[in-house]
Amino acid sequence: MSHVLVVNSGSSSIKYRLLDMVRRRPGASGSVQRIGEDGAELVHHTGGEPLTRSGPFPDHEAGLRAVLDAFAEAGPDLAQVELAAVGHRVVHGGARFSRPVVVDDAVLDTVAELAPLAPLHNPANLEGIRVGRKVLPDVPHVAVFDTAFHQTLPETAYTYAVPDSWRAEHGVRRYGFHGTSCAYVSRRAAEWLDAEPADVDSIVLHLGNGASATAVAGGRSVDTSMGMTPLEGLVMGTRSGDVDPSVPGYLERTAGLAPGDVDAVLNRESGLLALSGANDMREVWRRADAGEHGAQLALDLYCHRLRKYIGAYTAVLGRVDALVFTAGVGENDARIRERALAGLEHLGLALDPERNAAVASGEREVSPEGADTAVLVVPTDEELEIADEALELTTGRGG
Ligand SMILES: Nc1ncnc2c1ncn2[C@@H]1O[C@H](COP(=O)(O)OP(=O)(O)O)[C@@H](O)[C@H]1O
Ligand SMILES: CC(=O)OP(=O)(O)O
Ligand SMILES: [Mg+2]
Repeated sequence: MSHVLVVNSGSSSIKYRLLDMVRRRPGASGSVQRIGEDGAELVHHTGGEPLTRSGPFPDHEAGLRAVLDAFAEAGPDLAQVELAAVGHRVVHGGARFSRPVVVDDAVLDTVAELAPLAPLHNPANLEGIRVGRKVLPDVPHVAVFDTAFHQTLPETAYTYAVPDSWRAEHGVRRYGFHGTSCAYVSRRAAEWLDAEPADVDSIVLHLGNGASATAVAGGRSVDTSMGMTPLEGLVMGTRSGDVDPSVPGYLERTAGLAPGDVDAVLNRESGLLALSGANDMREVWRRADAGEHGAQLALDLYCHRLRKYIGAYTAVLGRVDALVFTAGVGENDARIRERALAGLEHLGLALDPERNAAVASGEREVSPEGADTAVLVVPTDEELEIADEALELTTGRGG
């Protein structure tokens, strides 16, 4: 039982990776993009020339069956690799799940009940699990939750100051997301510092399509910017992050917008997209460099919000051993890192301009030698973390 297949099912894509947990390397990986749309495509990497297949892939089931066909055709042969588990990323696990679980019908029902709290994510995650169990029925399927790592939040960090009935009857509280990534990169940061996770306090900035900041004290999440849903906090690709909670009600009363519409706009048509016309950070930079004011404002706001959360979490932690940048923007965008830390020298935060600007892909330190707070770039690996957790749950053996 040496392999784990990890499935990250999004609204219109399936990303997957088969991991050899003994040699700790990917046996194959790939994605099916634009499921249900024209131009749907599967790309399957095994090390050599990738296998590509064009759709149509009308739904996730067709997509996942095409993935199995790709394994059969280009290898590795799933029948031969002794699959210990299939690990699935599930974004919202509510207060029910503080650890990964083997999926059964009751788990599926709970994930479905939580779907309104992660409307961009849970419905697709659920679909991935349903289809996965159908096409690979003899393997345990494990759900690994983005929220689980944040179940250590203290009551003061997870409570909103709202009536008891909302909290008790409707589960209104902060849950936090990107926990699988945070768990992985904060542990790697401790290793980088040659210390035990229990002895390290860090701030993790996960800057991808969704973006979040998390304060990690001694390996445990103690505050995080995303809230009851993955909408609160930082400015994101299409999500607003923090806005005055009165804005939706105001727009419903004065602009005649329906409640669901406001929510959809804040999730799907806000953030960088609303300000600059693009949600991809590389495109936002292109527009800003061409002199577009909206894109310049988007970048300013993005970095201003980051600086506010860094300041807040420095106050929460008291001492910060490491500030960690991760995910697509955090790992690759030196200019965002520079702007996010500009003016924070008095907090012990500084960058070494050469280290920061160096084009590199692995784990690295971008602060000057001997800085009070080590500023690190740690590429996240949610799939490896999911595989480790799934393997541990199903065989009692970590990777
Ligand atoms: N070289 C780069 N420079 C700046 N931004 C980048 C770079 N590469 C990727 N990104 C940005 O990373 C974001 C996607 O991050 P990623 O972690 O892949 O997201 P997710 O896993 O949430 O889909 C996009 O905004 C993309 O523009
Ligand atoms: C929870 C979340 O925002 O995830 P992602 O960044 O993958 O959208
Ligand atoms: Mg991501």
